[in-house]
Amino acid sequence: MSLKARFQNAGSLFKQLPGTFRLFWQASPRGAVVLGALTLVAALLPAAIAWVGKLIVDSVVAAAQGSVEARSRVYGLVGLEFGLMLGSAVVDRGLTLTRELLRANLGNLLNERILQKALALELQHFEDSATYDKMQNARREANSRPLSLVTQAFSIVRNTITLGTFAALLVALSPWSVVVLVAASVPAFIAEARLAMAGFRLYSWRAPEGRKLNYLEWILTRDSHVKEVKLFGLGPLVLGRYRTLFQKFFAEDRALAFRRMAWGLGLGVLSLGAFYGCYLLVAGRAASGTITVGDMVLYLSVFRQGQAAFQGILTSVGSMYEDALFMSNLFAYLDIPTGGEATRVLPPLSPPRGHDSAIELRDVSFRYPGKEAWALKNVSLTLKPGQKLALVGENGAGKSTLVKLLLRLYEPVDGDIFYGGVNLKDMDVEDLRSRFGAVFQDFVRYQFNVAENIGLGHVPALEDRTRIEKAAEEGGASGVITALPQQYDTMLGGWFEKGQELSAGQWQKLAVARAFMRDDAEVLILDEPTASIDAEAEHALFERFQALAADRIAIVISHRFSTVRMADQIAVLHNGQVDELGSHDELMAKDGRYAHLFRLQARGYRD
Ligand SMILES: Nc1ncnc2c1ncn2[C@@H]1O[C@H](COP(=O)(O)OP(=O)(O)OP(=O)(O)O)[C@@H](O)[C@H]1O
Repeated sequence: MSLKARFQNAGSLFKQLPGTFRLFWQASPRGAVVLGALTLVAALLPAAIAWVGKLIVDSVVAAAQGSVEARSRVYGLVGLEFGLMLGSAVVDRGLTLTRELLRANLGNLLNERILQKALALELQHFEDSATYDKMQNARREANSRPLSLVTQAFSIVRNTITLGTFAALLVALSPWSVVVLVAASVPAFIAEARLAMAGFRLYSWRAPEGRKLNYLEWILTRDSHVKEVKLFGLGPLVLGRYRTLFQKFFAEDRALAFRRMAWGLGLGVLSLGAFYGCYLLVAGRAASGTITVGDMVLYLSVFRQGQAAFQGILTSVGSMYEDALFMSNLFAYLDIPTGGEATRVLPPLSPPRGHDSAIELRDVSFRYPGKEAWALKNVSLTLKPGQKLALVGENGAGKSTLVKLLLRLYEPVDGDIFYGGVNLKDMDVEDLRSRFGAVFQDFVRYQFNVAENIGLGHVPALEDRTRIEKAAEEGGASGVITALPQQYDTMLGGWFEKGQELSAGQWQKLAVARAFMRDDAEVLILDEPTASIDAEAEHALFERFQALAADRIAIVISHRFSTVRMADQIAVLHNGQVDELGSHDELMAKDGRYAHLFRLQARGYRD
């Protein structure tokens, strides 16, 4: 991005205000009204207090000169000022309380929107790093940034009103001093706004490097990384990179802080000079009796507080840049279009359930969004009801991609997939997915108890212990479970207290059992389900699998040929294309890629 574009980008960030205020209003209309009303009162009080202060001084001077009436007025006025100060303290507390309550409301509303959006996103969004970053950033600061933006905006309004009332008081006293003081403040305002913008640009420029810093920190503090960090001695290297980045950040921050200091000092001297010039004028007029001593005191207090209000506005402008950057990221995330899973026809078509349905891929090609290379190219395959298909091929051949297309986690770029004669695009995705049972290569280790780890495969049966035990039996997990201290009630994983850690193979057995929870599934998909399971367990699993999946379609991805050979049909994928297709015997007879790979592995076992 060019400098100019960045500048415009930063300027346009203030466009986030209306959207933020809308959210704020939705979070709590009553809170918004209370905050607005309290802000208005808080904005008007300082001028009233300063004015009463002036009246007190004038009355004291008059009383000292012998006026009895003035003496009694002094008491009344001091009482009034006390009342106003009390009011001011109450309003300030009220503002803090309202903000605290709004923080909870607004944070909650936003977190829920962020999570709802996450549910609506498709797999491609999660696999796209830019979108993923947006979501993580949105989550990280949802509790603080929006409220801060609103608070700063209110604070600018409050300080501007206060300044306006002060100016009105001063105009009556000396119109020229108002002009001089405003003129002396303008350079400070411009300089601060520019420096805040520079700070903001620095912040947004280095956002990617900031993420790198977080990542380095993450490597050194995660349980999942500690073995490699220790074995490869990565500590000094990672820490060194962390330090270098940090020092770069620090150098930039320091330079900006010095610039801020120099400008602040220079312009501060200018406005101080203007102030004392006007002070001289006002003091001279008070000495000559043109204005009262109370007027002079009013001038002093209004000006000092006016400076604080002005400084408050500058600070708010600075932090609003950062808050608005966050909001633009949040709105961009919430606006990601997610219509990809909608059906083409209404009502969606649905092949009869509980019926064996054939699956057909017709000339399917696919490449990942933003990628040049084809992950699948002109793939045609037919799976008859009850058939077992094994997908084999080297890493990156396209096996998992094919499964993603079947589950409509992605759409083919060319060609079509049919389920029971219906184009997948015309089916409701939830209907489609509910017909599949699957164990993915990167299955999830839920940090819940054993029963839940299995029951999650079919949420309506989460409490059905008999069905869970049956699934555990079918998935080959019951042996593992019996050995656990509280069997099905054992908490798993290392995240929470009393969690029991399992071996990779034991976790995998639970994942298989989870897939078996869907006993009405019409298709079973096992994406390398045996990678961590020992040979004996694998054999047992497949025998059970053959029996259980007898009348269903099953798709198995495996690198173990002892497993693969059991399938009715084997598809050898190579560079996204079906290189060979047939039964084990047919492919062995063909003596091509499959036969070569099979013999290679068999020799490995024999040696
Ligand atoms: N999310 C993704 N975004 C972009 N490209 C991807 C993505 N996932 C996979 N690919 C690419 O698509 C191709 C096919 O990958 P796929 O995961 O289907 O291979 P696979 O046959 O399952 O491999 P493995 O045996 O290693 O699991 C690879 O070239 C890979 O780099």
